[in-house]
Amino acid sequence: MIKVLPSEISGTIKINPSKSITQRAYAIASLCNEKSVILNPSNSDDSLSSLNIVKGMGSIVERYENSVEIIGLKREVKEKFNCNEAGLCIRMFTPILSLFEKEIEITGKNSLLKRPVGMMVKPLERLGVILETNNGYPPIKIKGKLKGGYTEVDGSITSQFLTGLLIALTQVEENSEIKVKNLTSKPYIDLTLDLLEKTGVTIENRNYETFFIKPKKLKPLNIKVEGDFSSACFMLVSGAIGGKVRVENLNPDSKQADREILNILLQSGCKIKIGENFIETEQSTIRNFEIDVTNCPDIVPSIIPLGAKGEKPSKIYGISRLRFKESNRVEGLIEEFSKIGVKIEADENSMTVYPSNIIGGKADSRNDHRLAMALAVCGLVSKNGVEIENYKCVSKSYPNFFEDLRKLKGKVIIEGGK
Ligand SMILES: O=C(O)C1=C[C@@H](OP(=O)(O)O)[C@@H](O)[C@H](O)C1
Ligand SMILES: C=C(OP(=O)(O)O)C(=O)O
Repeated sequence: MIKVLPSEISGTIKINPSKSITQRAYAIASLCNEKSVILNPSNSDDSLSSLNIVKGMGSIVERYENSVEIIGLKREVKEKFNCNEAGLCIRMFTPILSLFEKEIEITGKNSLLKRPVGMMVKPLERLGVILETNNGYPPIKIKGKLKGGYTEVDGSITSQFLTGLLIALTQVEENSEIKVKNLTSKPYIDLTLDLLEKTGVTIENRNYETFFIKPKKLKPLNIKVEGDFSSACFMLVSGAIGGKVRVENLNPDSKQADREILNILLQSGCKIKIGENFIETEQSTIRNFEIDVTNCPDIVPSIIPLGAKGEKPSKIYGISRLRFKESNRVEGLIEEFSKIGVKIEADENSMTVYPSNIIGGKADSRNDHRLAMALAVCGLVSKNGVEIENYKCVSKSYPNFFEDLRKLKGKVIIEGGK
């Protein structure tokens, strides 16, 4: 158990690197037989899970203090892979592992075993791959080998499979065309296309509805991973409601989906300063906001404390998919945040966050990293502090979250610890 006490926060932190960019970089590097160098990679659990898959595919991987080097040799591929709890990892690597002519099992643990993967079956079947799932959930048995051609993808639950398919189809012999219906989380596809572009691959994207891919030998990837906007959201909101915070290592022009936080903060009337490599927020009177999160679902837990401190109710649209993340985030946000005095209501696809008196108390993260971090931010501006059960899950995306909170003078007490 950890407790976050009411605190006036101030200071500067360097935000941790993006796990979305890191995992894509590892996947792409694993398909290139020259040395790729990835600087400032994320050390989150999810990123490490993806690196493990790459090792299992036979790539040579060298880890240094602040970089990872990968030579993707595709020598001996293992038969069993485990993605732990990383959704991107299982949905991105399934099409990539289909490139091998071998029977492979890919699975995960805990929450990942309850996350849908059935949307990959039909589109891969059209491209010569047989997938067997556990009624639409992991484990997945893959019988390759992937070939190019025409296929159709349903993007209404996740964009992550499309990311993997786009990457994998650069490594077959034939040209490919993918028709995509109802694509959600579109900026994440831009991240994929951007990274592929850096290896010399240009994929034609017609309005996120049709993608044309031509096979190509990839050039090695040499990148420095950007700071993570999804992590930064929690700290920027903390500054806006509870003190003054500067978050460094952020690219204000980033293509990351959760850069949307800037619009939400501006809409809410927050004081924001944007520099070349940092963003700063300062305690402000919060109005309210209205936002559609179809393309940036991860932002939702981080903006709950902002809505709760608003003068009027805030509205969040496009939330239906939050039910398929590490926890059912719709249910978790309503039930756990009500325990500390935050009132939230939801219907099938929208949510209202009411101005609330955040008294504090005890709540459970349900092992969802973003719920744990949002509860912590509420603790800072609560009357009595917030005790968070199952707080260690923050390592899924932001392993040093509580250390950073302390650096910002947040009062954090670990039960039985320091
Ligand atoms: O591609 C990615 O890096 C991600 C895409 C999003 O998933 P969906 O496409 O399932 O919305 C997001 O929620 C996830 O945390 C990371
Ligand atoms: C949903 C998330 O990640 P993933 O889907 O990769 O598990 C997340 O980080 O909030």
